[in-house]
Amino acid sequence: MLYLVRMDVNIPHDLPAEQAQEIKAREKAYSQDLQRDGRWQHIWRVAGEYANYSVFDVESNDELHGLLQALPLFPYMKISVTPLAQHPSAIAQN
Ligand SMILES: O=C(O)C[C@H]1C=CC(=O)O1
Repeated sequence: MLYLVRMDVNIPHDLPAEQAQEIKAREKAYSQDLQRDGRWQHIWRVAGEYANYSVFDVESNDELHGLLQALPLFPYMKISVTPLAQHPSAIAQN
């Protein structure tokens, strides 16, 4: 199942810079592991915003929720999820 996910990141200004860097490093490693195993298929920066659009390919709502909840930046994110279905005019099937 495919999901379009938007993540808006809002790290509090009073979080020590060193701690923020450590969380971002863990986030990057976690994200890249999921990209390598194919479940995090795309990640795009929203131009001009500390936000991304991502596409996940997972088995269920519960699997997606588990992956998102485990993001190191999860406590500092607003996340919106859009389930994707096949478009009848698409020439490529996913
Ligand atoms: O920078 C972001 O958009 C937030 C987050 C999502 C993956 C990652 O490495 O960082």
